[in-house]
Parts: sequence; structure tokens; C-alpha cells
Amino acid sequence: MKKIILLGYMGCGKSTIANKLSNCIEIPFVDLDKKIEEKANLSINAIFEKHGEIYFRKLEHQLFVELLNSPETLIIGLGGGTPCYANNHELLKEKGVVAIYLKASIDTLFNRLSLNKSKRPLIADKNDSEMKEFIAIHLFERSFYYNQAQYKVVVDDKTIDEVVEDIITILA
Ligand SMILES: Nc1ncnc2c1ncn2[C@@H]1O[C@H](COP(=O)(O)OP(=O)(O)OP(=O)(O)O)[C@@H](O)[C@H]1O
Ligand SMILES: O=C(O)C1=C[C@@H](O)[C@@H](O)[C@H](O)C1
Ligand SMILES: [Mg+2]
Repeated sequence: MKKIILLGYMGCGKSTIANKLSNCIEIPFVDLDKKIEEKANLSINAIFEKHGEIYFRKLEHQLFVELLNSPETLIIGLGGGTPCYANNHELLKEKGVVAIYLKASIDTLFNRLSLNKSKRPLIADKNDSEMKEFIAIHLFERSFYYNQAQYKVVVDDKTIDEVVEDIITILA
């Protein structure tokens, strides 16, 4: 069955857009970060603290594969790093997968993430200038993986509804 996958950097809007899209097209949405938290019975922050990032990445890969192999048609919101580890980017090209990169600029990401960074362990302890530099370098490093997606939607200066409309057009 079909899997619609939203991917992109932390704060690009994967969870927000996927929720709205799910209501509009009546396809259930699964947030991979939430799925990981449920499986581990811990928050993402606690998983990083208690078990470390490598454990997190293994669990992330395992649950991503499980979702891809599930029989339902689903919208899957990936974690910000999902395509960049464990060859997950290759899974984006599988049959029945429509992968959409929500592309946001450094400024958009910085503005959104500075409002709420405590739940994001990779940036939680950074001040504004450290965070801006981190986002710039990290986004550059990750772009190769994000660009493996079949489609790209630029989200800067668009409302949530406009991004959802762009995705519906892609899916039509
Ligand atoms: N198009 C948009 N316009 C304005 N604000 C937006 C838009 N899309 C998302 N947001 C806001 O940006 C913030 C980050 O969005 P969200 O949590 O959905 O990102 P995410 O990609 O799921 O991040 P993470 O990878 O950390 O889970 C939220 O406060 C959300 O309300
Ligand atoms: O960009 C990342 O590597 C991450 C993004 C979040 O969605 C979570 O999956 C976690 O905080 C790691
Ligand atoms: Mg999210």
C-alpha cells in the first residue's frame, strides 16, 4: 500500500503539515518520533540521555522499516535525521513510496526552532549564534539525503494550508 512520507530538517513543519494533510485527504498519519517514544516508553530527550544517539538511530530505522512494511496506506512524518542514517534514504525510493522534502531556509528554521528547542536534544543547549551556525552546517551536510526525495516543497513564507495544497497537487 501507498506511503506518503514527509521529510526535512527539524522545524520544517513535518508534524504540523502531516496532521493537516491527514485531515484533508483522510489518510492516517503516523509520526515516527512519536512511534519511537511509544516503543521506548521514553521521550526523545530521555532516549538520547539514557541510551545515546546510536541506540536512537537503530530504533528509528527499525520502526521506519516496520511502518513501510505495514499493510495500510499511511502518511509518515519522519524525524529530522531519519533519511541521513542507516541507509534510510534508499528506502525512500521503494515502490509505493511518495517522498516529499519540506525545504526550509536557515532563517525559517532558526526562527521556528528558537521558539521551541527544549524537546530537540541536538539543539537544546545552544545559544542563538551557536544554533544558527549549527543549523547552517547541519542542513548543508544533510541536504544530500533530503534531496533523495522524489518531490520538494519549499515552505518559506507559505502558510500551513498553502503547503498542504502544494502536497495535494503533487499527489493528484
Ligand atoms: N507553514 C508554516 N508556517 C508557519 N509556522 C509553521 C509552518 N509549518 C510549521 N510551523 C510551525 O513550526 C514549528 C515546527 O513545526 P513542526 O513541529 O511541525 O516541525 P517538525 O518538522 O515536525 O520538527 P521535528 O523534526 O523537530 O519534529 C511549529 O511551531 C509549527 O506550528
Ligand atoms: O534532526 C534530528 O536528527 C532529529 C530530529 C527529531 O525529529 C528527532 O528525531 C530527534 O530529535 C533527532
Ligand atoms: Mg515533528
